[in-house]
Amino acid sequence: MGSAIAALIANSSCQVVLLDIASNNPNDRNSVVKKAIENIPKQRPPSLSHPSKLAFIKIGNLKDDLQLITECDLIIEVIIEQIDIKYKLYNKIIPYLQNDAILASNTSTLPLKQLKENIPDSIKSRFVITHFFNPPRYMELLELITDQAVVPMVVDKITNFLTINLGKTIVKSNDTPGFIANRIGCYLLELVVRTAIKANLNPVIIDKIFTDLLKFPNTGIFGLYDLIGHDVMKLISTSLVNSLPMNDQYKKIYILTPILDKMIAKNLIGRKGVGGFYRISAINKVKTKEVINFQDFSYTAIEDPKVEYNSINELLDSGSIYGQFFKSILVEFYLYLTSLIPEVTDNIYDIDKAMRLGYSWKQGPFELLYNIKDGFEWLKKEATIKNLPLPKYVANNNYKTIDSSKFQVSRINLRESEVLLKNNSAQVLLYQDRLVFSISTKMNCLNEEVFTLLLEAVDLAEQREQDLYIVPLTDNFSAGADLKLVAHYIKTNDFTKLDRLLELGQQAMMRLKYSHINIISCAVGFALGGGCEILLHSDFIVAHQELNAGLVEVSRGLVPAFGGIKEMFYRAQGNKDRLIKNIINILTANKTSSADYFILDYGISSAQINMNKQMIFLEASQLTFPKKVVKVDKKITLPQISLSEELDISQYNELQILLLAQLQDIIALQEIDEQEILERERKIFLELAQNPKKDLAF
Ligand SMILES: CCCCCCC[C@H](O)CC(=O)SCCNC(=O)CCNC(=O)[C@H](O)C(C)(C)COP(=O)([O-])OP(=O)([O-])OC[C@H]1O[C@@H](n2cnc3c(N)ncnc32)[C@H](O)[C@@H]1OP(=O)([O-])[O-]
Repeated sequence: MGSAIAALIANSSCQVVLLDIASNNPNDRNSVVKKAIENIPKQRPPSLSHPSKLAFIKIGNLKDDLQLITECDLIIEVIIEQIDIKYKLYNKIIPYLQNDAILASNTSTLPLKQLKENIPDSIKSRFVITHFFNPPRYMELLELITDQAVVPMVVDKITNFLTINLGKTIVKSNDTPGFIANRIGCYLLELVVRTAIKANLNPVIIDKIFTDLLKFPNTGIFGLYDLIGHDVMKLISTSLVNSLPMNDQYKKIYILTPILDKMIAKNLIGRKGVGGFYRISAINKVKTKEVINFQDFSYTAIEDPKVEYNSINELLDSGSIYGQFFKSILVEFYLYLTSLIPEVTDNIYDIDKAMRLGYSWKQGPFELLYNIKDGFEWLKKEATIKNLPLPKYVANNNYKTIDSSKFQVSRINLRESEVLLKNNSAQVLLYQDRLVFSISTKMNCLNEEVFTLLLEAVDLAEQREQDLYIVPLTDNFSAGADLKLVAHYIKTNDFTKLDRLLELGQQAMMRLKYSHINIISCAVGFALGGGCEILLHSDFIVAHQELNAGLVEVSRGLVPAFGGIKEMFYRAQGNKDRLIKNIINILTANKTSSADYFILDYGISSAQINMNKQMIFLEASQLTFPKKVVKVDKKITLPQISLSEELDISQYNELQILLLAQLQDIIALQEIDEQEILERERKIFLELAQNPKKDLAF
């Protein structure tokens, strides 16, 4: 993961040095690291937020280029989990460390105590473990392990860098094997996989129950085992088992499972092997997901299994084979989990956070137990029936002090704010003297109430002579117009209401653009369709690097009609190449995969990239903006181009060609004002709505 961590640092526009072993090739001692660099753009999911970020990475080898370490404030070691090899490397690099440089290991299994055994005292005070999760660009969790020797200034410095520059959420763990997330996550994986194989149960049904009833990520348990790789799981679990105390339950559930060993021998190690528990095959040219038969390692196509229970409680009460299996593994899992308190951490909310951010669970394990049966009382009862000893945490009733409101803390915490205006879909808040508009619909979708309150918010901001911040209180800026509403209007032929809504949306966008106060949008997650249009009408955007934004309407059989088309013409400012690029954005429903791409593809000139989405509003509120100069000239000059000559129209579908013709008609006008394009947008939208080119059911 070394090159992927280097890419993450480069994404934040920090200079980074990537050192790898020196190659034996005397003509090119950097060939190993060059290969690593060449592979970065090929990594999936992509490690780089934009190819240009590669320029932030300087390369070298660990024989000739150690001098480069003297330029570094932080050195992260990411090599094989073998203590003697790590020691050798530390001995090599320590002479080159600056006096205040921090040394960190990305080990996932070796304790800090052991890593520090042969390290000079002067380094011990600035040597920590920074445990990134894979893929480092996307996983928000970072486990930080320090000890008494590490001075507070070092902890502050590295915390700031990891949080602000790299956008990580830090969970502090005690120096115990596997720390928090892997100790718990890998335990559950091994427990489920090994017990299920022994009982000859079907992975497909087990995964379906995990995803449907326990709300685990789509991979489920067997799918995640495949994703991590059976070989890697073996390395992690073996290393964990070797470092855990004799009586640790992990050793007991890590039972000999010949089927798993045979799978490794056959290279059935998951996604990077020839198969795993699952594989994707082309059957009659159709991509088909198959599941392994443990008897002969053949594969069978999966038919979507139906889970006949509506909730996990129903399943546990059912007495069925799978009901009994889940009861047994959940009891074992929770007894192990609670036995880790306070050894691993005494903060149960940190455990939940680690599992949500490191393993993508929708709920952490403690929150989950609240939703299974009557939580700890159920666990106690089941353990007693099975005559299993209760960990102190459960036996002493410590769980009774749990505050369930602390399980999921709002991403951008504006809890202390005063509500100034509110309706069912949005609110205007006063937070530390900043005026904030936030949407509260599902996925922050846009509807009449959102626009009505947005207009009122701008009025209020103008009266108070205050800038207005548009801030999502959840993980997404906005998924655009409420498509369910659009589909409803179309289905009921209510085009008058649809047009009214379009007009209201356009009015709100123009109000954002031409109000005399600054509109600052904090863009995180998805900003699609109408969500993107709000960004295009804002004066300044603070954009989280992982922003997914774009005018995606064409992919839904619609066209941008809240000023998206108008802005694409406006922003070209008479420049032919820019106009073509902007038109391609609309036609191809260009959804960008990072803020870097959004800024370039959509020609955004007033933006700042932020790496930590939880801090986005804080960063925005610390910026100062000059008094807005309201533009008066609303005329747009149109460069005379023929779209059919400039673009390869053979690749476009019926909707795209129809839209191209409409856009060409606009270009033919040579000059147009914004209001006129808005009217045309509405007309095109309504024409399409009356004769949709795609099923709008959503
Ligand atoms: C109002 C009339 C005005 C018309 C004027 C339009 C003009 C404008 O220019 C056009 C638009 O904005 S066109 C719009 C352009 N925008 C788009 O085309 C984006 C459409 N959305 C998507 O592509 C995906 O939802 C995401 C990629 C955003 C998230 O994927 P993910 O993370 O896998 O999550 P998930 O599971 O997919 O969704 C979670 C829940 O949210 C729900 N929901 C989501 N978006 C909704 C919407 N717009 N609407 C309603 N609901 C929407 C979704 O149904 C689900 O509900 P459930 O009850 O829990 O099942």
